Amino acid sequence: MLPHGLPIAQLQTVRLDLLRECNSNEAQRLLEACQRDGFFYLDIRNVDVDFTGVLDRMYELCREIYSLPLDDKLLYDVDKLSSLKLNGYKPLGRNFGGLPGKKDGFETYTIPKDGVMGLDCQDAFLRPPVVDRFMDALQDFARFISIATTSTLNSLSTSLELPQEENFMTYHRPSAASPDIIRLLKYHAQPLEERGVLHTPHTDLGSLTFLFTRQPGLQILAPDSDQWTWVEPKEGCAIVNLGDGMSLLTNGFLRSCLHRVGPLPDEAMPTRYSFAYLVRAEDQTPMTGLKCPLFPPLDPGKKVFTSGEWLKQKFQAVRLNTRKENEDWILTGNRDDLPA
Ligand SMILES: O=C(O)CCC(=O)C(=O)O
Ligand SMILES: [Fe+2]
Repeated sequence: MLPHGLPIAQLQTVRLDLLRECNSNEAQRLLEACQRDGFFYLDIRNVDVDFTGVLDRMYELCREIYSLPLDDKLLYDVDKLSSLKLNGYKPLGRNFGGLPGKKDGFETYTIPKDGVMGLDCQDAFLRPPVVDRFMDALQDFARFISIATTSTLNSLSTSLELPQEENFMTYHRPSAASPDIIRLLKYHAQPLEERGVLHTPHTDLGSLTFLFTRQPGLQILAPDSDQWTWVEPKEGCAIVNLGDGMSLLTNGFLRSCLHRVGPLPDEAMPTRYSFAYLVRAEDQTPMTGLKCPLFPPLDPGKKVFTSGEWLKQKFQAVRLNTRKENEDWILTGNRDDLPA
């Protein structure tokens, strides 16, 4: 529980079971959350698949991976294994962040969906033996998120009356190869006197992020707000946010939302684990507004990137050593007036 007196993000809770039944009130609340906040809780209880055991296994996997010796993890360095950073380990401090030296304060381990699900001949992806021991859980996790993604994107496509032949699902087909990833995170503890934001404020680059954590620390800056608010973890719910992908596919009608992770006021940052499934559009998707009279027109001079190109750009801006000055808009989706 977050301590009393902190500003808490007032997010909608959307029920997955009702979305799957095409309940119109639930669909409407989802649409509003995506237009206003770019963040919502997805209540994943009451669906016919029991998901709690899978989440417990995923938390176990996080702990086991991060307890490997550093040299073992570095054998799978993400910057060496894959140009799109779809597989492998990022050590502490390699990204731009809010700690001394402009460094980040977290490790990540990324696992590719195509590898886990055996798509695009990726099943032999390089990985430490511990990943194999959890392969069943990873597959169940990916399958469950695919159900949640399909329900969410179908519901939004219907609410926005997108044409059947080109809606959000056209570019997020459940059994197609895609740059989706599962990302395990470990934030490192900091002493009270060295408080700082471990994670630079950013919007996610893909379409939807399904985040799981049992510990506080996540803050959001809602699109029309100038105050950071804290996101309270809720048992039985995924914290879902829209990335730049959904904003680009709707010319900004749906919002991606800035977020970051840091210590609670007056407290030292504890070790914190989270994991997320990042849904991204298939590589060749043109990242521009789909056909919908509600979406604002696109500035005709604006270059349209494919999803693959967009991923590459954002990664360069994240890394401390490839980041160029004045590239913060890529991280923050154009907001440069960030409050402390
Ligand atoms: O750990 C968290 O709460 C947030 C993680 C996050 O923002 C990300 O992985 O993009
Ligand atoms: Fe994020």
